[in-house]
Amino acid sequence: MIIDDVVKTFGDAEEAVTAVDHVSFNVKQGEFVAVIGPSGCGKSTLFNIIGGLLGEYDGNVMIDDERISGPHPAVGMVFQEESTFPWRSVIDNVAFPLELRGVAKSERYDRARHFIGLVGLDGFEKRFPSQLSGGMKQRVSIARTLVSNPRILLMDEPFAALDEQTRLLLGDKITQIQQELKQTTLLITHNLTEAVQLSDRIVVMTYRPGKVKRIADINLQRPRTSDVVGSDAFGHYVAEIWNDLREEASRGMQETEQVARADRRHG
Ligand SMILES: Nc1ncnc2c1ncn2[C@@H]1O[C@H](COP(=O)(O)OP(=O)(O)OP(=O)(O)O)[C@@H](O)[C@H]1O
Repeated sequence: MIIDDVVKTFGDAEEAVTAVDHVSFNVKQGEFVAVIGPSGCGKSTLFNIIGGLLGEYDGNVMIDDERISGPHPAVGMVFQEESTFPWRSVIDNVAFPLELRGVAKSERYDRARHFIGLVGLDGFEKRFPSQLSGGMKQRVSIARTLVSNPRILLMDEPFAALDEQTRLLLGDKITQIQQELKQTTLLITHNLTEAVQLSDRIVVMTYRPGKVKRIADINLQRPRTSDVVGSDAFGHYVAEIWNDLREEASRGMQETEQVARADRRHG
């Protein structure tokens, strides 16, 4: 996947906001890359462009030599909020994309069971989302994306609503699944430890307009588990990336405070 000089501006003339500003990087086959940056740096905009949900942009996002301007069949997406269907059981949630494609019930259930096992929800097939925790519901969403066998997985803050322990453990699951399925993965996050725990490389973005500030290689051994968070090397990477990020996050915070002050002045 190649992201080449991508620019996205919203609005016209004086009102225009450049959300993504000449962003270029690539994600190699089977690689896990995280994009990290402060709130407002254009992460979700970039995610939506790559996922084909925002068709109008400048530059090129290329997958299999094809310029992306709509959803691509090789791409699966996982969103911030879990998006289970409350009226469907776990197995019917996960099998849903296969049902849409007209796959026979026994086959779609077999495939759904495989992915339910992969995300660690064996035994919960007949439960309904209301009977599951937030982390379990997010795992159902992930299994439902994986059931279509996407070669490329895009995830936008998939663990944002979860507590730190669940985050770390789900991170382990994601690492195991990626090792098994070898998808190319792009994770959008503002969580430093999550980015370092999971990635081969991290793209650090600047605050508005969102440019690439740095691309950092994470040379932590694989296979990797959440135990890695206790290592010196892990701490070193987190400190190094925070150093880059701090400047951008502070800029974002200052700008927000200025806007709030101006709003108060104007009543
Ligand atoms: N549809 C839109 N119309 C106008 N401006 C937009 C639109 N979508 C995003 N923006 C602006 O583009 C900038 C980047 O937004 P985006 O949501 O991509 O950032 P982000 O890094 O994902 O932020 P967060 O982490 O808070 O979700 C912001 O200034 C936002 O206000």
